[in-house]
Amino acid sequence: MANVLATNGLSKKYGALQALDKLSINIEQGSIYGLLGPNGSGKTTTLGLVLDVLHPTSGSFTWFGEATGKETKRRIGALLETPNFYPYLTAKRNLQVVADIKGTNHREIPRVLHLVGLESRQHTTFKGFSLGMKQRLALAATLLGNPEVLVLDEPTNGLDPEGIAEVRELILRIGGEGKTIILASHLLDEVEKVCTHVAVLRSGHLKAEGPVSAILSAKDQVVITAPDQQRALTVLQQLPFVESVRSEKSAIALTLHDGYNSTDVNRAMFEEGITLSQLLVRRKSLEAQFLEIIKTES
Ligand SMILES: Nc1ncnc2c1ncn2[C@@H]1O[C@H](COP(=O)(O)OP(=O)(O)OP(=O)(O)O)[C@@H](O)[C@H]1O
Repeated sequence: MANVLATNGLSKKYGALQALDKLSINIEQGSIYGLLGPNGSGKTTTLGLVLDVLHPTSGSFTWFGEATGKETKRRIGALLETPNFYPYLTAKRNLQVVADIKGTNHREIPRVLHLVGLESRQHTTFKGFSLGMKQRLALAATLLGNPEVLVLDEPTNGLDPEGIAEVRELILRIGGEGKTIILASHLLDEVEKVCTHVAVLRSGHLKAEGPVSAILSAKDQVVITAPDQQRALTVLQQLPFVESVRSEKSAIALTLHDGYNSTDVNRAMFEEGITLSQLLVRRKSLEAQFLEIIKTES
């Protein structure tokens, strides 16, 4: 898959505050990539940097393998905050205004209205729209010019549950059309439901990155303790059915590939001459998994 965005040691300081610290990520074409982190973790700063709204303190990035220029910018649509539409103009008329500002053809308007599901409401004035419809219209405006990439900052912020569901469904639909979507969110379940890939940020540091299924899986963990923890760790790292191994204070936590369970661990360790002093299965919520990621010291 082609790389859409690559950042290389991207850093931003505001005075003494390190808002982003050496961020290196690669975003592949066709992915829905979530930047996930609590407030103040550096998500908006990251988007501002790659959209050329902010200047990095150090580091660099490329779009489509090139430095940003007029041509690359044309391929990117961004929605960083809810745009101001004219309340007394219809949806269609508002999009005409945006198209004129962007210099795109009015002929695109029916296509984007259809894509966001507002075709039947195109003659309704903006002020009569629900919050979800307003955000869908904002996405329609972003889609004018047919950008290959959409960059969205907290796209469901301030919406009611119905609006949230509408916008999430729309993001999935746009992603399904092959566009790459980069979205910042502080909502774990949003990223889990919508994104294919995730980068977890805390205090400007990248804590984890990869496919959502690998990073945010709420898989059960097998937790063991053994008299010789170091040797147990070495053996576990070599077992083919062990997916991940992490050393905790006085125990070792592991996840297993599908189809295996704690009995397999016990048997394999026994065969290596290791008798476990404790073996238990820890069922984790997604939230617990996430908190663990962001608490890990880097
Ligand atoms: N213009 C600025 N001047 C000084 N500090 C800033 C500025 N913009 C952001 N910050 C600080 O940088 C850190 C990262 O902020 P950023 O907005 O990137 O985080 P975020 O993850 O997007 O959080 P939020 O969702 O709250 O916006 C925060 O501590 C924030 O207070």
